[in-house]
Amino acid sequence: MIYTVTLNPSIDYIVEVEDLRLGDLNRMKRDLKLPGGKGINVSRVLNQLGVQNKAMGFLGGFTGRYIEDWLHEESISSDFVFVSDDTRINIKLKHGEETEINGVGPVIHDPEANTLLQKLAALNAEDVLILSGSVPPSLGADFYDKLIAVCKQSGAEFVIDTTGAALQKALAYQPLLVKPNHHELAELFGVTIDTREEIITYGRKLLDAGAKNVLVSMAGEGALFITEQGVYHANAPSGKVKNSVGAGDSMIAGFVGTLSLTGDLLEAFRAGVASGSATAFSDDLADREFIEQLRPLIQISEV
Ligand SMILES: Nc1ncnc2c1ncn2[C@@H]1O[C@H](COP(=O)(O)OP(=O)(O)O)[C@@H](O)[C@H]1O
Ligand SMILES: O=P(O)(O)OC[C@H]1O[C@](O)(COP(=O)(O)O)[C@@H](O)[C@@H]1O
Repeated sequence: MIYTVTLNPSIDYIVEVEDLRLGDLNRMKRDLKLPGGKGINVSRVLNQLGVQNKAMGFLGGFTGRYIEDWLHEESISSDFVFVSDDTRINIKLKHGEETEINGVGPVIHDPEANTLLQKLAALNAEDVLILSGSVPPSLGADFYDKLIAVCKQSGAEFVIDTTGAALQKALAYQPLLVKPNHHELAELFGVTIDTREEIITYGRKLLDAGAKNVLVSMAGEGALFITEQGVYHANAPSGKVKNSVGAGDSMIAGFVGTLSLTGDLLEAFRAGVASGSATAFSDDLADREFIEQLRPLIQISEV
């Protein structure tokens, strides 16, 4: 079974304005509220792909209930710890460009944090745990270390999609997959990255540090897949970008879901890119039909 953990879910409030004027009254052209947070997005796309999974993490208040109801409507199994503070609302402003303002997240108290750790102690070696997104500051910067320790004890595999020191520290525990985008990869090493060769050089360092598979996503430029077996590039199909929020999460869902169904790394890579692009070309996350439509358009070549 695949479990996703979202420590800091959100309602993504997507707001479109014609022309943003700071310091002035702006009227919305369109707005949309979606459940968000990286693991929740992964769960929703896994569900589209017909891959059974359970969404876990922390939810709170009216915003938390909104997300739980949405998942229930989509028949996604969930087991969140409820906290007293409200789940955050992240603003995704579309004004020709995409500007994001993400909230800090609720305060999580120690007993609530321990409840999540206890729930995860029931994992077993057949399971995959997907750890995604930022950590609410009240949990402490080492909370992913605690989750990874519980996961390792159970023999389950884990995937981690986060940034900075938390990602760096996780590598030694041999995650099944890490998926930085090329900006996050550069930030991790404190460098600027301009070429595909440089992405491969730094991506390999993640492999050397312990990751079993490394996906580096490059938005409209597709992605690089760096693994012991070789280095591969996949194109992103062309299309009209509607809302790229969640494209990276969709890629993780496509990859992990397809790997769990087929055991084939390159098919997993192809499905990951198709799922990411299908989300970028949709208002909400990708649906199954669109992912299947894009899948044959993804060409993979060995670099
Ligand atoms: N503009 C785009 N055109 C086509 N595909 C896209 C676009 N933006 C994202 N994607 C797809 O989604 C994947 C992940 O997107 P990316 O923006 O790199 O991740 P993240 O959301 O983590 O920053 C890309 O590898 C690509 O397949
Ligand atoms: O936990 P963080 O880093 O604040 O990110 C949360 C945000 O990331 C998202 O999951 C989207 O992530 P991606 O675009 O990287 O796939 C949003 O739904 C959410 O608002």
